[in-house]
Parts: sequence; structure tokens; C-alpha cells
Amino acid sequence: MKILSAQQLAEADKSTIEKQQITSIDLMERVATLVVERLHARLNGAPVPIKIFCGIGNNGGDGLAIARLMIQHGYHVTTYVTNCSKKRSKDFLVNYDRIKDVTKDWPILLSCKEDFPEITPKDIVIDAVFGTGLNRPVTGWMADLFNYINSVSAFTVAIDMPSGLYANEPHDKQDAIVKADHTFTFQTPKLSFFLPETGNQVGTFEVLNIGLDPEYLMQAQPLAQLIAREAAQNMYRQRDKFVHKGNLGHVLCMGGSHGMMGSISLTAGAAINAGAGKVSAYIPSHGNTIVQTLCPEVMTLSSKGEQFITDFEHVLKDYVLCVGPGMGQEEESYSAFAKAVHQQSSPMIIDADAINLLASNHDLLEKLPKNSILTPHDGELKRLIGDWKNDYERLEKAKEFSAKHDLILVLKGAYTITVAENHLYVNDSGNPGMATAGSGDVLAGVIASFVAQGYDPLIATVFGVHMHGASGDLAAQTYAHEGLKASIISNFIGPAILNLFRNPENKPQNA
Ligand SMILES: NC(=O)C1=CN([C@@H]2O[C@H](COP(=O)(O)OP(=O)(O)OC[C@H]3O[C@@H](n4cnc5c(N)ncnc54)[C@H](O)[C@@H]3O)[C@@H](O)[C@H]2O)[C@@H](O)CC1
Ligand SMILES: Nc1ncnc2c1ncn2[C@@H]1O[C@H](COP(=O)(O)OP(=O)(O)O)[C@@H](O)[C@H]1O
Ligand SMILES: [K+]
Repeated sequence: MKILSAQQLAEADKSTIEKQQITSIDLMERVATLVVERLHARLNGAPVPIKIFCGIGNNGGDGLAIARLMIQHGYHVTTYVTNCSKKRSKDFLVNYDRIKDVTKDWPILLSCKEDFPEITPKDIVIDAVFGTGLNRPVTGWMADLFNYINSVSAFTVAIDMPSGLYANEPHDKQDAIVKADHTFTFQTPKLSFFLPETGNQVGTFEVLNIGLDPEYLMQAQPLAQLIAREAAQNMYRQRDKFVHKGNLGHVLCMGGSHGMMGSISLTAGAAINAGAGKVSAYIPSHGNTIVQTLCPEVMTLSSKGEQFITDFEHVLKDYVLCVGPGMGQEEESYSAFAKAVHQQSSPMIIDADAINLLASNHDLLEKLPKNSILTPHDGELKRLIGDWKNDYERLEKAKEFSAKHDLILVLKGAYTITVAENHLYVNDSGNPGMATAGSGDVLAGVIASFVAQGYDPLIATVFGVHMHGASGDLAAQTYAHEGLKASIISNFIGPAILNLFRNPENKPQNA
């Protein structure tokens, strides 16, 4: 699914109105009808007090139309209008007038802090103050209103976006933004939903297809692609009937050091679990028994160094190198890594300590085979591309780095983002249970496994990231977030592949 900018969505609205020969007020009614259908399905006529806060633009217009339809369904609705300016939008005014048809209670105008109504935790708050039209930070009593809404633990539903949030622009830390429990967003999700500084304001979200012009949507260059289940299904490659292990690639996992042998064992185990034909581990010699005991399917090759890797001889013929987990940053390990890089001409997967080593040696960066994949967490990323002022600068710097060095970057976290030159792929699987030591080691092994099996490096990465998250989601249904650990995520890769085709999607986004 494409993630479009606020500007593109406004153009899509315009194009829809022209091509479908409808008015903007028809589109607003379509939006409100879809939202009310969803709300009604969940509330089922419950006599809960619903407080709808409307702005004076089209987001407010949506809010007024929702209020009217909810009143018609018999709900207890009180409607408020944040009367911050005289510049009310045309469609706001039409819906301001239409609400008269269903109630004698005219919307209550709010103009200062003293006008705020009491909100209790038993209320449902619907936030329709600002949507994609927000163009400056919210200040004064309006900011107070958002902070007040946030201070009461009433269930809060945002219309299109939590008010105060920009769709695709950075925020200042002190900006007032409504914190929603659930967001109904229209046509495409917004980039800010997926970024660490703002994503928490959105709660769970649903994308409602409001039927915007398909031609416009098709040709629009997205800010990013959201990789959900359907995209992953299309990337999956079924095995040939007469396949043998020799066709399914050989992953060589290089890493491990004294006290960190679990790391490279997890990587190698995950490469096996994700389907590579053969997996070997290049490790310090004292780790031999550990790796072979933990992963009987994995062959080992030992470096001369006992405690850490000290050398790298031309050990195998054709392999996909996955290097870094648990490797440490000893000078000799660095030389061995450099030697391994010089011997490789096909894309490799670089994680953890190997990324740290690269960050301090940019010459080696230039030697990496094109389309190699780096999987940094934010600490490693900072060493690689320098610090950033906000989430958007992080993405811009990552794009620049990827384009300059012909590398694929995986920015790990909630909603891991794969960066390939100017393109961003936002992953929608995974959960907070995956914030556990070693889950990144598993990810590196999964991606390497798909590269070895012949997936194009970018597809192996995007698909690998998705399946890693999907394994965590499936495992969490049995183990909860707290009980998840890296080896369990790894063991759920097979079940997650089965699940990709078996069960309908039932996980709410951002849950
Ligand atoms: N009419 C249509 O065709 C459709 C409109 N839609 C809704 O329209 C929204 C966008 O509507 P608008 O473009 O009118 O924008 P908004 O309703 O988000 O807000 C725009 C108004 O707020 C003012 N404003 C912006 N930042 C402010 C600030 N910080 N403090 C005070 N005032 C501020 C602007 O000057 C303008 O008057 C979408 O998010 C969606 O909810 C959807 O219903 C889709 C269809
Ligand atoms: N809150 C979260 N939601 C979803 N995925 C997460 C979350 N926190 C961490 N993860 C995932 O877990 C993995 C953690 O990797 P990393 O930080 O390298 O761990 P380690 O170094 O211990 O292996 C990444 O794939 C990341 O996307
Ligand atoms: K809103």
C-alpha cells in the first residue's frame, strides 16, 4: 500500500471530484458514512456519552457529518466546534447547517479555556479538529484543549489523523498533539504514523478506502510503501518439486566471540529455519562445540583465534556471507572481516559489530559488493550516518547513504524501514515483544537465507523483515510479549510462512 503525502491526498481529492463527477460534500458524506458504520458495529447502540470536537476546516466538516449520522443512529452525542477563526471551509458550513435537521442542540462553540466541557473517562471523544490541513503548530487555548483531552483517559478516536499531527513533516518536541486510542484514516496511512517520535499518538489505526481516483493513486510516487501481508504473499516463492539442497544456497555466518557465541548461533539457526539449503558458521575455535550443540544442522569452520576471530582464509566456494553478530571489535577480527569483504563479489548481509567496524572505516564501505544489506539498530545507524535532528532527517540521511554507497539499509525498530536509494519500505508486522536480545541476530540470518535461496537482495530484505515480524506476531499469540525470545521467533518462521497463506489477517494495525 502506498503512503502518500498530505499534498498528494489533496490532489487525489480534487481529481476524484472531477473524474467521478461528485461534489466535495458527497466525498465528505462518504467518509462520514464509513466511519459511522465502523463505530456503530463496535458500539452496537451503547448509551455512552460521545463528545465530538470539530475544527472549522474539512476535518471539522467530517466531524459534523459523523455527529449527524451518529445522532440519527440514536447515540448520545454532544458536538463542539473549536471556534478559532472566521475562515470556515465551505463543506464545514454545509454540514454545520445540516446538523440542524437532526437535533435542536446546536454545536457548542469553544473560544477559550473556560468553555471546555467536562470530559470523564466514561466518555468517548471523537477528535475531528485538524486533519491533513494542519500547517503550523497548535498554540494557545487549542493546545490546552488537546492537552486536556490527553489528560483524561477517555477513549479517543481520531478522524483521519490525531489533531496536531502533521502527515509528513517534523514536529517540535513541545507541540500539542491529541493522543488517540484509535484512528480512522482515509485512503492511505500517513508517514508520521510509523515514525518513533509521533507514531504513539495514533493508537491502532484502520485505513478506510474512500474510493479516491484509482488513476491518480496508481501514478502517484509514494513517500513510502507499506509492506503488509498481501505484499509479502506476492514476494514468496514456492519451491520447485525437484529442488535439492544444492539449489537453495549456502549461508556462511561469520561472527561470535567469547561470551557471545549465542549470537552467531541464533543467526545460523535462523538461516536454516528460513530455508537455506546449507548453513556454515565461521567462528573462533573455542565456540565449535557451542554452535554444533545448539544447531546440529549447521557446519562449523574455525578461525585460528580461540576467543575471537583472528583470520579468514578462503574457506568455501559459493556462499552468501552474513557477518557481524557477536563478532566483537578486536583489531584482528576487523582484518578478518576486511579480508572476507575482499573475497566477496555478491551481496552480503552486515549486522552488529561488523557495522560498527565499517562505520570507523569508510574505505571498506566502498569495497562492499553493490546491494549488500546493512541491518543497523539506531545506535549502529548513528555511528554510520551521524546523528539526526528528527525522524525525517534520519530517513533523508539514510536515503543519501544508500544511494551513495549502493547499499540497502534496514532501519530496525517498531515499523522497520528498508531504505534502497530513494525508496522506503515500511514493515507493518512485529510487536514490542521483539525488543529482546538476539532478535536482530535472527533477522540477519533470515534475510541471508532468502538471499541464498535466490530472492533478489531487496526482495529478500523486505520479505525477510516482514516474515521476521510475522513470526514474532504468531509466537506472541502463545508466549505473550514478555515470553518472546529470539530463539522462539526463529522457530516460528516456518509457521509464519504457513500462516501467510492460511489465515485471514486479524491483527489490528499498530496493535
Ligand atoms: N472535502 C473533501 O473532499 C475531503 C476532506 N477530507 C477531510 O479534510 C481534511 C483536510 O481538510 P482541510 O484541508 O480543510 O484541513 P483541516 O480541516 O485539517 O484544517 C484546516 C484549517 O485549519 C487551519 N489551521 C491549520 N493549522 C492550524 C493551526 N495550527 N491552528 C489553527 N488553525 C490551523 C487552516 O488554516 C484551515 O482553516 C482531511 O484530513 C479529512 O479529514 C476527507 O473528508 C476526504 C474528503
Ligand atoms: N517495539 C518493537 N516492535 C516491533 N519490532 C521490534 C520492536 N523492538 C524491536 N523490534 C525488532 O527486534 C529486532 C531487534 O534487533 P536488535 O536491536 O539488533 O537486537 P539484538 O542486537 O539484540 O539482536 C529488530 O528486528 C526490531 O525491528
Ligand atoms: K483529527
